Amino acid sequence: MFEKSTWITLPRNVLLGHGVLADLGAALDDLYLTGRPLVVTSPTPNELAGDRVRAQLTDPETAVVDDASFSAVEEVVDVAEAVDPGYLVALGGGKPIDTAKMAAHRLGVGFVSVPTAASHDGIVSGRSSIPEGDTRHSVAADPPLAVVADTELLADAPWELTTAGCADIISNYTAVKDWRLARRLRNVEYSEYAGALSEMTAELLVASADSIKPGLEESSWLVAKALVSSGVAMSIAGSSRPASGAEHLISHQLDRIAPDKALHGHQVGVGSILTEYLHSGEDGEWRSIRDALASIDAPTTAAGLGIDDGELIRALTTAHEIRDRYTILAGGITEAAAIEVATATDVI
Ligand SMILES: NC(=O)C1=CN([C@@H]2O[C@H](COP(=O)(O)OP(=O)(O)OC[C@H]3O[C@@H](n4cnc5c(N)ncnc54)[C@H](O)[C@@H]3O)[C@@H](O)[C@H]2O)C=CC1
Ligand SMILES: O=C(CO)COP(=O)(O)O
Ligand SMILES: [Zn+2]
Repeated sequence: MFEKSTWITLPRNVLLGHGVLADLGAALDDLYLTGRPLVVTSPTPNELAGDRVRAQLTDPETAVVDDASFSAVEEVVDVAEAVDPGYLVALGGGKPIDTAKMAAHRLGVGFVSVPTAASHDGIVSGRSSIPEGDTRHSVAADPPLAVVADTELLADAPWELTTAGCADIISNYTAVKDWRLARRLRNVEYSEYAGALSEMTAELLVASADSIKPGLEESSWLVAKALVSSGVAMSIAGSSRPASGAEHLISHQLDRIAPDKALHGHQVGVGSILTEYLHSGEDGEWRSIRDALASIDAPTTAAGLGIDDGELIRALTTAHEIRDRYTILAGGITEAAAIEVATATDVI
């Protein structure tokens, strides 16, 4: 008897392009949302775009969070208790969007995603990436009801935020390799559609690398489209597997060992060079990944990330401990092996 089934939740409206922030109100009307809006943001995005967002909302309240954490989610829930919001508006980079995503899930309301940086592919995904102690949760939530990604706003953000978004997409190559490996060795559920979409997204982005240059709004357009596509792959999969493998485990560990030194996207990019080498050795695709990163100005070395070689090696040897996700790192690699891979790829 055939018993397979799937439930895919996707945003209803995706507004992407020049000046679409002005259409936020129309996008909300189209969703028939009721009740007060609660804007969840972090300090810089609030300063940059908070007023333009609030001007299109009826009687908005704002919660400013500094981080993506369970306590930040509680802060939002506390504000929500007084406001009783009908929906949330997530404004900013990956951290406030992840916080709002999880808070919306807790509160049982929808949210709308308004990214101020093309720095990560959580803009559309239905997961929140939240650290807790020695571990890092990929928490199931709902994807946004709508996404309003204004390329004018994204292009005004510091260039390194856009290159971080590119690197988060380039890391899909190794994430999908890890996912396939986990299917072969651990019988992990794998989606051909989500895997293919994730890989294709990375390929299309790399093929456009020549057009991804600072000061060009078209760069934000190309990167934001890829971020949406990668987020859809995660929604199809019902997990972050299409976009998060061992390179992400290394990055999550770096967040603990060397906090706030580099952007998420840049860390996963460097992680991807290392894990591609582990997958396929000297003759594999690690040079292509490194060159793709370099071509869009993303770091390719520990020094480029602003972290010490020792910190990088510690992250590489302990990354497998952070989450129960089978990857090329399996039960861990030795310090000697870590030094060899990092040296062979010129990461240290
Ligand atoms: N849930 C998911 O599927 C995913 C979640 N993530 C998570 O997202 C986070 C990384 O995202 P980021 O955006 O790098 O973090 P972030 O939200 O901390 O933003 C990075 C920095 O950029 C600043 N910023 C944002 N927009 C700006 C603008 N227009 N102008 C000037 N500065 C601006 C912020 O104030 C912050 O200092 C990590 O926590 C990561 O785990 C990343 C990918 C996928
Ligand atoms: O960053 C992600 C995809 O780019 C997802 O993060 P997790 O590794 O926490 O699932
Ligand atoms: Zn990521």
